[in-house]
Amino acid sequence: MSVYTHVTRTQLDDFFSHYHLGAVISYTGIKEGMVNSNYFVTTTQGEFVLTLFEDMTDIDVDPVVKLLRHLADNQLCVPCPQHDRHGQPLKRLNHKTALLCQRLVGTALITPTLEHCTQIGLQLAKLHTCTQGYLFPTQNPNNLTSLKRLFDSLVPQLSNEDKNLVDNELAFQNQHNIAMPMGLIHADLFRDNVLFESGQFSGMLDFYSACHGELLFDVAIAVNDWCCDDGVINPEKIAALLSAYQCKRPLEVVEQQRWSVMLRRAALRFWLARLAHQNRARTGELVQQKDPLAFRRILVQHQA
Ligand SMILES: Nc1ncnc2c1ncn2[C@@H]1O[C@H](COP(=O)(O)OP(=O)(O)OP(=O)(O)O)[C@@H](O)[C@H]1O
Ligand SMILES: N[C@@H](CCO)C(=O)O
Repeated sequence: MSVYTHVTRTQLDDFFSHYHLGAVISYTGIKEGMVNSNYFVTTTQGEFVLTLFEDMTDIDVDPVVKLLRHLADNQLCVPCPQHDRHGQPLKRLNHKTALLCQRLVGTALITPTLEHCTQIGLQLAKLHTCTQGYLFPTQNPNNLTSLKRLFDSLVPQLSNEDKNLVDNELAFQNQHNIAMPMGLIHADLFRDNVLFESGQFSGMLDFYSACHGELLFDVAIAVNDWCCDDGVINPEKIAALLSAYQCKRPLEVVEQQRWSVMLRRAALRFWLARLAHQNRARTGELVQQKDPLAFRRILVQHQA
């Protein structure tokens, strides 16, 4: 997260008066993340995370709230949405849709080990298996048509070399675009969306990109972030994550055949998305940008 929307102490006191969660003791903006504004809030009854959605409306967030409940019911460590005195999870604050969740223990890792990658493979497989048959209303917005559209919007700022690279990659992706096993995907399982406490997985966060999509795309997104050391792919970590994943959900033959295609697609998606995010740079108190070129380098390694 970042903090784009400022919340005053008075606003927060008023906001919490609509819940049975105690009185606010302190609060602080969270600098991690890029999309929404987030605050840690300590009250007399516990620790919470307040999210103000910068672009999403109640209609967009509501399915995520329901999903979080489903996952919590299935023993996944995810933040539990809190309800106000009338049983409503979503409220308005500073003209934004606002959600309060319980704060989970643990911190995000900067340098994951093989063991951490193993745990991520297992947790991702748990997510995919416990949502089999779960109907999530949003289709994956990052299909090849939207990637092409995004690319077209970025063309003016790309070098000829990068234009060719993306053009060729899109052509490659189109040639290998066949039906794959689908389901609920997190779609953003980066290191900063997972917590570990004393070496053990303690929480999966940020389901705001969740959608119905190709399960293998989700695995590829996670691998590109968890299994690269300073931008260099670590095959041992990939093997650890994949083998743990397959203990719970073995890949189908069609997925095994398309593995490198998906790794490339996931890298392309985040390279382009980070470029677009830079263009839309908003002002705020704590604003985080991530390096688009990191994913260009990952894409080129997967192509080799
Ligand atoms: N329930 C929670 N418990 C503990 N920490 C949390 C919780 N929710 C969020 N955080 C912290 O806030 C950070 C940012 O949250 P999140 O990733 O949801 O924000 P975002 O703006 O949607 O980010 P992104 O750019 O990844 O989409 C996390 O990395 C984590 O450190
Ligand atoms: N996790 C994404 C940002 C949110 O989609 C990235 O690192 O580019």
